[in-house]
Amino acid sequence: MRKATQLIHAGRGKEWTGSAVNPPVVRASTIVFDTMDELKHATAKRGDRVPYYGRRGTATHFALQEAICELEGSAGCALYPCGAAAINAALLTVLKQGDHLLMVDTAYEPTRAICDKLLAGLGIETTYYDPLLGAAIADLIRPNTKAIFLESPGSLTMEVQDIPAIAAVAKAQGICLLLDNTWGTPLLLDAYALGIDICIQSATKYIVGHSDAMLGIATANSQYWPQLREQSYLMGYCASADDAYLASRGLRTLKIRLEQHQANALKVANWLAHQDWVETVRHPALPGNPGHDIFKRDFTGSNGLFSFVLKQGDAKAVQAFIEGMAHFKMGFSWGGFESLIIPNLSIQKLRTASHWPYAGPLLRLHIGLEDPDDLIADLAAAYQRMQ
Ligand SMILES: Cc1ncc(COP(=O)(O)O)c(CNNC(=O)CNC(=O)c2ccccc2[N+](=O)[O-])c1O
Repeated sequence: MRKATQLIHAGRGKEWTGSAVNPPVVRASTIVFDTMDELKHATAKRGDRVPYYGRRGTATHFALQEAICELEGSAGCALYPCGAAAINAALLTVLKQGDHLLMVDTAYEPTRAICDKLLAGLGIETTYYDPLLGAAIADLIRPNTKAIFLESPGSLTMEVQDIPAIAAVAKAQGICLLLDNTWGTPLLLDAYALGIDICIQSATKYIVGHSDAMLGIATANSQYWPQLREQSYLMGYCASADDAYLASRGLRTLKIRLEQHQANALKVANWLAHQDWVETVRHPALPGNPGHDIFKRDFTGSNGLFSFVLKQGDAKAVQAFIEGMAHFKMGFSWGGFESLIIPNLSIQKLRTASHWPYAGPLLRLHIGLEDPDDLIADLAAAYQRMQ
């Protein structure tokens, strides 16, 4: 079955939906049983597609989990209150005191905080590595290295990583490979085909697609799924049925939304690339983006998130650029229908293992579903405000 059809059918079997088209929103803490056999069966299944207790999920959660596994080809899917929770649950699934983690230098800032504060406090050491390292990552591996974490493309500066090259090194040494695939979603990148063991997504972004729910997803292959499931349960992670429902609903339009985000973003990115006040555009689909050839090899498309760097501009100039925009709002997050802009004037401060070559301010854009010509006009007017 092709992805477009899978997105329409996945997680909508009658066992979840009954006679409706969509799975219902089943909100529950207590699940009640009429017979000892029912109770024993549910206990034995421990919430694996059988209602047992709220924390283990209801038909609403099971429908989404089944859909994600079908789309990714993963062995199991755990749900979390947000993407950051999925990241720390996945890391703590494979890391314990005394272990060593290789973390990509371009990881989302709160991921870095999880490493530097949460993991460090548990006696887990992190080494950051250059996102453009491929097989050479082997030089950073220590006897106690248990996990390599990727985020590709980097959600701020868009470097694309060579997953298969790193996977070959990791597999040879029994090291777990984790990927934050929030940008790719199961639609644009086949994580497990490329050698990933545990795949994490902030469903808050494109999966939900409407900026109205917080939800994290982590899946694993058959080797790591039992551990991920147990770790997630022991940490007490669960998600609301309402948010799980919104994610299932988001899946049905994911393909057409991503296609429109892609088309709009490429038009805006190509326009920016021709402005003399732009130093560079960081968009994986643009030639010259770090890892662009890998993007063409591994991804089936792009979306609305990319960044660009101004040739010049201090904090005051950036403020003039951003304040007064008609369509772009400042906001932490991305993946909804709306266009967003967020500045960062100190990228190098976020890097400890790679060099950021630009002095000008970076502006990350999420290109929404507005008419791209309106968005271009908004950016052109913003530049005029800087003069
Ligand atoms: C690649 C990737 N992976 C995981 C998450 C976390 O997902 P969640 O927001 O559902 O927890 C995200 C969330 N993305 N959010 C943003 O990019 C918005 N910026 C932030 O969240 C941010 C950035 C720097 C410092 C602090 C924050 N913050 O708002 O916590 C992500 O981009």
